[in-house]
Amino acid sequence: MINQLIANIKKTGAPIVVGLDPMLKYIPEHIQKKAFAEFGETLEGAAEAIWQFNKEIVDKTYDLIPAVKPQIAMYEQFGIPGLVAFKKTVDYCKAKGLVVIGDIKRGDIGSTSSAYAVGHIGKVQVGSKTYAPFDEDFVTVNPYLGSDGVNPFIDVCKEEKKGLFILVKTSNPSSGEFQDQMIDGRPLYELVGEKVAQWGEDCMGDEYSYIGAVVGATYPEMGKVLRKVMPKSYILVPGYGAQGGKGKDLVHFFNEDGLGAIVNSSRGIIAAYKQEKYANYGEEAFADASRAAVEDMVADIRGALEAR
Ligand SMILES: O=C(O)c1cc(=O)[nH]c(=O)n1[C@@H]1O[C@H](COP(=O)(O)O)[C@@H](O)[C@H]1O
Repeated sequence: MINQLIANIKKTGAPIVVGLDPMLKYIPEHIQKKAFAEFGETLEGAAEAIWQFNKEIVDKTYDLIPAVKPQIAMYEQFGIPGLVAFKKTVDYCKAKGLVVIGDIKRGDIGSTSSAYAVGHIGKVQVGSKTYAPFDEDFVTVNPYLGSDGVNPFIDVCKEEKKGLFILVKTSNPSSGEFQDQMIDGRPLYELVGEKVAQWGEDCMGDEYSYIGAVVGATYPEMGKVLRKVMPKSYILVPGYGAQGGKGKDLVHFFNEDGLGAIVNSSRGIIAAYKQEKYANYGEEAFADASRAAVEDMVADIRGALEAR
């Protein structure tokens, strides 16, 4: 899957991911009204609204982008109907040729991690039959339970040719509370980065490992160090746009080959129509505003890379 991700990035020239994090407050009135007319103000109604919203954004952007990252919490909050909308979104995006990064941030003791891995990127056995329940291409993993929490995900990746993005340094304001703690003179996130590089060594695709890392756009200096610590790991970089990250902050997340990083924006793309900059599109044309926001994001990042 890392090979397909890189092929998609090269084809589109866009090292970005659109984060499909559909909260109801971002969904235009006309979509909500239609869904509620059919299903009532129910969990099913909410799930229908987020599915229709996603579908329109994907239809308007898929030719410009290599990948999407649905954040499962935004679906799970609507219970079982929400999870059905998550799965429909995964399948739809894959059918459009997009790589799907399931943002599930799992990680637990070995047997439980194994079940998460099987459910999201692997196959589950039911009697004589096997099923791929969610079937994303990559998932995000929290490594802070240690190797026995991560290894089951790596095992499934090896079997299924899928991939991981492991949290190393997260974008949120209090990420330093634990992640920046010094251990023998080095910050914890750097030690975790080193471990990601080790895990990735025997999981190589053609150019990069399929064991990647997550490093927030909001910490560019740390990104610069981590790029060197994990030279063969792809870095998923969230925090662009709504959290303040800009193209010029991100150049050091990339290797000299122009590869090695993929930048996520969720609210900045899917709720672009709510920003003053794209207000002229109006609510009805929200997905056209998303397309314009994708074009602007790609131009911003490419411009910064070309200027370095
Ligand atoms: O793993 C992630 O994707 C992630 C890691 C991190 O450090 N920070 C972070 O914001 N994210 C996710 O990236 C998305 C960011 O959304 P926006 O701030 O709306 O672009 C959300 O889905 C977060 O859960």
